[in-house]
Amino acid sequence: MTATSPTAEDVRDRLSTVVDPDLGEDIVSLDLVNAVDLDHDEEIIYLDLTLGAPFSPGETQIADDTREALSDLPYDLELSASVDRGLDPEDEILPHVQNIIAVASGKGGVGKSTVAVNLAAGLADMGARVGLFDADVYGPNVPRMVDADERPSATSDEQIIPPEQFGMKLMSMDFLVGEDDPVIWRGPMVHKVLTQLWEDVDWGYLDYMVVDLPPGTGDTQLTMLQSVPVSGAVIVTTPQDVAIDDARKGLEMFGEHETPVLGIVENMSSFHCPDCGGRHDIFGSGGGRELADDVELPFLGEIPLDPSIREGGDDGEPMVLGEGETSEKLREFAHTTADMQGIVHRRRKSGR
Ligand SMILES: Nc1ncnc2c1ncn2[C@@H]1O[C@H](COP(=O)(O)OP(=O)(O)OP(=O)(O)O)[C@@H](O)[C@H]1O
Repeated sequence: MTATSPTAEDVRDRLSTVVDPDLGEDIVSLDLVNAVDLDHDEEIIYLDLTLGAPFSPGETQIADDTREALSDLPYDLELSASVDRGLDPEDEILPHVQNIIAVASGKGGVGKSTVAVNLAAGLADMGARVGLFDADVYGPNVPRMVDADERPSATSDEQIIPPEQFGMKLMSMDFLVGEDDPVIWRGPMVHKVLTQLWEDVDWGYLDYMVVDLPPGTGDTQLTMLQSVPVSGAVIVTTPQDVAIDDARKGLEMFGEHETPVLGIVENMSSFHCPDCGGRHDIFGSGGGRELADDVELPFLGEIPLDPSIREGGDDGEPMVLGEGETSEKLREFAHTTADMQGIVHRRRKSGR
């Protein structure tokens, strides 16, 4: 250490100029600085921040601003991120999965699987390591939506290796039972199979696991909420009143299990007619945003009713990866959702 070597105090002073773009205060006041260590021999600053949503725009900005704020110091920066999830590592089923985002709807057919697939593909496209778990035991359709014809394989120690598509690791009940085999599931069976799928699949390290839940508030949802630490739920609705009412019930279920809800997304918002160029609100409009306002939750976006979404779903290319307005809306939704997951973690740490 020399007279010009920086101190931890110098680092903290500079960090107090870095403002969290979502919480609106600096990261030191928000208590997001977990540790500052200086290695004077190697001239490295080791800095650990409470950032938990990799590749989210908000956290990427915080990391960039942090690098900028420390750039006048003569040491290199080693930046790491960690979130205390309040869980004992021994008790965790999925210790290497950072975020588990459950996509839920109160009502069937509102486009929950479509939203789950596009969210997962959108996060993977941002650069994140992603798993997509189709827990819709009653109607698993994710493999078709992402054109997965490869099946899982098994290792010698009986771990299941999930196939990958569009940079996502996939698991679905459909791989195990086949889309055409009708399976009658009773509650305990659902519990057993789902628990096994969590534990026996070799997911590796994941930034996000997106789970497509079956519609409603039944056994699968309960099993999920009881057995894995869901870090955030996304509620899908259409603008119709009945769908909105059912979305409320879904919200209540998450509330009872103290699961953070990241927000509400409205699917099939309006139809942009390719022939007449007009906009038609087939299922009404604005219901999702009104619900979000009413229950004081973030609104995650509006996804238009667009025939190419169904075609994409049928051909296996998630629309979020394409060009055009609907693809852009889906990307915005994926960004906003990732941001909300980060905000949930940072709020918990900062108490804001
Ligand atoms: N925004 C949209 N525009 C056009 N078609 C859509 C849109 N969203 C979903 N769809 C289509 O509607 C159908 C139902 O969607 P999806 O399977 O995602 O719904 P779900 O809520 O998961 O259904 P389930 O209750 O069966 O699980 C699919 O054919 C899908 O391609």
